[in-house]
Amino acid sequence: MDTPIITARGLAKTFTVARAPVTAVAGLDLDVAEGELLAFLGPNGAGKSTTIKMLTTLLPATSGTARVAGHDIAAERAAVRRAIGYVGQGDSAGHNQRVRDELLSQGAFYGLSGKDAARRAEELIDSLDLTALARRPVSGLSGGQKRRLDIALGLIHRPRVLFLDEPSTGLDPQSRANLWAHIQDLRRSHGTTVFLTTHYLEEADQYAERVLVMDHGRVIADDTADRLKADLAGDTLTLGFATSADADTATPVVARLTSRTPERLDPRTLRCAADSGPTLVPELTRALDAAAAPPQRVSLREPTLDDVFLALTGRTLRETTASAPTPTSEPASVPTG
Ligand SMILES: Nc1ncnc2c1ncn2[C@@H]1O[C@H](COP(=O)(O)OP(=O)(O)OP(=O)(O)O)[C@@H](O)[C@H]1O
Repeated sequence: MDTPIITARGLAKTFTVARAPVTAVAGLDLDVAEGELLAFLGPNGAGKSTTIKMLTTLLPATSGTARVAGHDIAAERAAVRRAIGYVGQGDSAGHNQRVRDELLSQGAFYGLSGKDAARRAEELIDSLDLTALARRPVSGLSGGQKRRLDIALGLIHRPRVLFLDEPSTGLDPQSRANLWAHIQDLRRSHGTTVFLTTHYLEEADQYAERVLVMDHGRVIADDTADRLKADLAGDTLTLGFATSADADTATPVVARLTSRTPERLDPRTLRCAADSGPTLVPELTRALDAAAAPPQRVSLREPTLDDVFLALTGRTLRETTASAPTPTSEPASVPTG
């Protein structure tokens, strides 16, 4: 990798809650290449927001170091802030200014000329669907509308690195699509690096070049979505039979060819994980025909990032975000890098 735009070594944060230490981030080593879009996934409380807050200089690290766009996050906070855009989870836009004026003020804050700020504000108003709201006071916007404005504010100065902490939460599908079109455009035209946390796994799958999974303050997987899915989840094979006797006959055949014990979904249906599903299916069908237990139905489902998450943490991301996590188990040990 050329000189990374973000590097972190042993970056850690411990909070003290009721005099007891709470380790939010337990020593992060990270290199992010310029222009990369990296998705940071993990259950509630995994340490994602704390990592972003340290990298954006909003929170001091307890130990470790990091550089963003060539600047040290502790010694050169102002330079880091000029190089980055940050859109946090809360509504940062809460002033009494009108939407367009809020964007112009933010542009001025980042040193844009009046003309450049106005042009940029119009672009963002248009692409984030804020046109009808441009003259409205910020204080009267709905949660989703404020979210779109927050994102526009984070983008006004065309930052080299954009940190987005759950940017699409609260947006309707149309605004999500607009937001992603804008982010992709920004990357194409300016090579912007994007560091994203999201609970929408489809977004990570579709847009991220690299996926990091964090749990209990540690990175437990770091790879492309495709490789994580191939290495950790595999395909799911479901076979339907005419009779339960056929399913009985088929069970050892399926076990032999997949090297796994199939699960009995109902008396006539077997399901199991399968590596290289597309090559396995013809071979399995021939073997089942030869055993006089031909399947009536064969389906192969490709893995999703949620399957990866389940393999890594023992929970689906939907389960972990539905309620606060109870850290009962040690994180799975998966090599990262
Ligand atoms: N200001 C704080 N004071 C005390 N503890 C904190 C503070 N901020 C975060 N924590 C704790 O640090 C841990 C990591 O929290 P963090 O917000 O970074 O997780 P997260 O992965 O971003 O979760 P979410 O998906 O819910 O946003 C949690 O146990 C949280 O309770």
